[in-house]
Amino acid sequence: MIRIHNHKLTISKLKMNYAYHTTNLKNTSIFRRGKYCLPRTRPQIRFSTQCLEFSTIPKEKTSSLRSIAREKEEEEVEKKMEESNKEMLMIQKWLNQHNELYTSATRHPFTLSIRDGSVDLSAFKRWLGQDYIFVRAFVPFVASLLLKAWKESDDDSDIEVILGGIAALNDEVSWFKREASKWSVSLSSTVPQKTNLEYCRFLESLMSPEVDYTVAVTAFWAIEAVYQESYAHCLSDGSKTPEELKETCRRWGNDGFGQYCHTLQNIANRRLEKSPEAIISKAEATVMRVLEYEVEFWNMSRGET
Ligand SMILES: Cc1ncc(CN)c(N)n1
Repeated sequence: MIRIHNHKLTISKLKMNYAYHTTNLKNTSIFRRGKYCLPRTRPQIRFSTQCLEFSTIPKEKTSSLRSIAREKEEEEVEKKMEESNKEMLMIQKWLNQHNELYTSATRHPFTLSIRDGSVDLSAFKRWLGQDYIFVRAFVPFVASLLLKAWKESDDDSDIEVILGGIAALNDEVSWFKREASKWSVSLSSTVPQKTNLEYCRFLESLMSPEVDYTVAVTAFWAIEAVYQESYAHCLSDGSKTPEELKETCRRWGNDGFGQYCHTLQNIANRRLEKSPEAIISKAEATVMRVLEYEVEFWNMSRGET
């Protein structure tokens, strides 16, 4: 005996009913499965207390039913993704949405060539000279961010984090000078290239008091995060980074710098969560622009622009 929705049925009763309806079953998939097999999924069996009735669906209809089921399944997956998206923090959401651009910046052929040891040393020297110029323009940007944090932040600890960033940049400037002398790169005679000038001009635009603290701190996170991800990758398992370039990679790829970037990301996410849609959109567009500039900066280092 089988029990379907509390209706007790004997197998023989089902067989009888089935046999009775076989003439109407010729065009259905159940017919092909054998005379006495019980219907599985395709035929619908309606049971009522009064009568027991097989209702079959013509074969051509099963495929449209299948596509309806598939659509429903897809809708449910989409709904679940939307729900988990709502829980996801803003930056993670953007990184998922713009993964291709983010990967172009953090897995660029320039840093990949450092990782696999094939790097052209003249490209590395070009990068060194140009990045020194960039970092000098980066300092006033971070100083302007400190001012914004002091005026606008809802959390006092932001100021300490940014101040720590400025202190690290002070070390970085000294490091560039030492490294440049090690590689015989003359910093005083290095001329900023067009791409670098444009990126520095972009930084300058972000220093304006018109630019919201949330937008600026999110840009700051993105700028630091690209270097952290790129150089950490040059040190991760399987890398063949030449010994003489490892110190450069450690400068941004070390765990402490990773933790610092994570803190910046938390600040940015906290601010974004409380921001109106207009600010969120501006911050997103700014991050995309930063990623594009970072890609162009690596391209320039390879001598492509
Ligand atoms: C171009 C660029 N982007 C980011 C960083 C990391 N401060 C840097 N030094 N230079």
